[in-house]
Formats: sequence, C-alpha cells, structure tokens
Amino acid sequence: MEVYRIIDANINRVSEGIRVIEDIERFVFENREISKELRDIRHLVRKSFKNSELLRNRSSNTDIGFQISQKSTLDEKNDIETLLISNFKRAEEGIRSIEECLKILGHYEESKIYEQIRFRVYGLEKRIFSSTLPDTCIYGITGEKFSKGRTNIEVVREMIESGIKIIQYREKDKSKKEKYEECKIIREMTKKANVTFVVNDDMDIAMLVQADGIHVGQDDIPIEEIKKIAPNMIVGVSTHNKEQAIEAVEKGADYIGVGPIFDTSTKENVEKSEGLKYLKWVSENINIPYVAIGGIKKENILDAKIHGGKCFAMISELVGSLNMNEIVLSIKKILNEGEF
Ligand SMILES: Cc1ncc(COP(=O)(O)OP(=O)(O)O)c(N)n1
Ligand SMILES: Cc1ncsc1CCOP(=O)(O)O
Ligand SMILES: [Mg+2]
Repeated sequence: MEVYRIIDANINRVSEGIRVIEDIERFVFENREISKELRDIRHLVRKSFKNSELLRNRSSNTDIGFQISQKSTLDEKNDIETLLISNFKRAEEGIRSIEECLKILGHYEESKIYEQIRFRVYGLEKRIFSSTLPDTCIYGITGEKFSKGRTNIEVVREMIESGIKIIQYREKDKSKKEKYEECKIIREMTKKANVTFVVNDDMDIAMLVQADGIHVGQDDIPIEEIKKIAPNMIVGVSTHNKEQAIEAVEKGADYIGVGPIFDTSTKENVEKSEGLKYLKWVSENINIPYVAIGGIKKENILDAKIHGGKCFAMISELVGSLNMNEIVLSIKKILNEGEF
C-alpha cells in the first residue's frame, strides 16, 4: 500500500537526518549529552514499525525521488551550520509526514508518539542553536558611568543600529528595580532586532525579562544550578586561567569570558590573568565559544585576534565613543571580517 511506502521512505529520511546531526554533535562538538539524545530518538524511529510490513512495500529502485536526488546539486552543503539546519529540516519534515500517514491509516496513538518525537527534535534544535555565540562577534556591554551622559537605553539603541549582535547589560551603580526596568526595555529592543541579550550577575532579572543569557563570575551562582532552573538559557562564565576554563567547560558553560586581556580601569578589583598568553591557550584548547575581554580597543584588537581572539567584549571603547557607528565600523575593518 502506497501509504506504507511513504512511511518507509520517511523513516529512512528521518534516521539519516538525525544520524548526520548526531555525528556532528559527537565528532565535531563532542557533545555527549545531545548525541545520546539523538541516538535514542533514532532508535525509537527505527524500531517503531514492524519492518516486514514496510519492506513489503519498499521499492527504492523505482523511486523517482531517488533519480532526481542523484542529479541534484541543490544539496551541496558547505558548512557545518548549513548541514545541521538542513538535516533538522529533513528530520522534522519526515516525522511530520509519518504523523500524517499514521492518521490516514487510523493509527492515532502512534501518530501522537510521532508528534512527541517531533517536539523532542524541535527542542534539540533550539538547544543546539541557542546555546552558542557566533564564530566571530563584537560583544557590546553597557555601563552608564562610562557613556558620556547617555543612558544605557540610548547606548543599546546605538549598538543595535550599528549592527552589534550580542549585548550584555552590566550596571554596577543602580538598584535592582532600576536594572529590572532597563532590562525589560532592552529585552524588547533586542528581541525586535534579533540581537542576543545577556544579563550580567542578576539571574532573577534575566529570568523575569526572558533574556537569552546570563553572565556569571567565579563567585556567582554555579552553572549547574542555573541550568537546573533555566535549561535553555545561555550561560557565560568569566575565567582568568586554564583551570577555571576547564572547569567551566566541564560544568556546562555555553561560552567563557577570557581575560582581562589588557589593562583596564573599567572594572574595580579586576582579576589577574596572563592576558594574550591565556587567550592563545584557550583558542588552542577549549572547544566552546570564548569571548576576550578587558582593555580591548581598536588599537590593540588585532593583537588579540592574532592570539586567537574571535569574539571581543568591550565596554569603554564602545560606550565611551560618541559615534557608535564609526567605532564599530572601524573595528570591523581592522578585523577584516566584513559581516558579524
Ligand atoms: C563577556 C564577559 N566576560 C567577563 C565578564 C566579567 O564578569 P564578572 O567576572 O562577573 O565581573 P563583572 O562584570 O560582574 O564585574 C563579563 N561581564 N562579560
Ligand atoms: C567586566 C570586565 N571583566 C574583566 S575586564 C572587564 C572590564 C571590561 O571593560 P573595558 O572594555 O572598558 O576594559
Ligand atoms: Mg558579574
């Protein structure tokens, strides 16, 4: 029966799609937890039908889709992210197709199971794509004291307009209530502009305004605790040496702050680090995203890049500039990266 052929074809499609994602998570990102979840889903899909029923209706040599796919050049994937996206789509579409076929056959219970599988896959997709920073970025951080008379909100607006894609709210001189009110507004602004929004220190505020992430220091709430109550939130952790970096990765940080790279007077009682030497070590040994921070200016950012820097967090260089567009453009030009 034709409907069984559709189901059969889609079981293969889903399993293959998930297998590609699983291999990337396992071998490229070495994410044991996510690859295990993918393997479980793949096995569930493979075992969900009696093979005999499906195999009787299998006829791949007369499948016109196979002949089209052999000639197609549309599916040439040239980077890991594109490969992940297309295989998620392949798996999700396949599951949906199985769900619908099961309904036609009157198997409503089984169709519901496939619906649940589809939501598990959506959840994984969200986890994979929301938990990483872009490969290269300018990471803007607020600080009203250094903003030459402008408010945090005004500065954030300028950051967004100049194309910064990740912004952290850091404010050491305001009450909880004031910080909360500002974060609420910034959340709205960043959401509209598709900019990632991270809150420094205050987990309660991050949760209340539904920020994308929280950044914590070495003496703040442990990563594991944050993950328990907010599993989808990006967690960034400040690190100043190799031991802290390794520990942050083991505990499940989504990215680490690396620094201070250069001298800075923006942060009081700033920690010590081996700066560029530490950054180079991170670039060679740590396999999660990392953000260089501390005293980064357009005059020294190239040096940080040469030492392995890819994402650069800045406070005074950005908020202290009266022309945000100009400073961001000139930094991009120096980094010679074009689009961020
Ligand atoms: C991207 C990034 N890296 C490091 C820090 C510093 O955070 P923390 O150690 O919590 O110190 P304070 O910023 O709270 O003074 C950061 N905020 N962002
Ligand atoms: C928050 C923080 N953490 C380490 S250095 C630093 C301050 C960064 O500010 P600036 O970019 O002005 O040096
Ligand atoms: Mg902090």
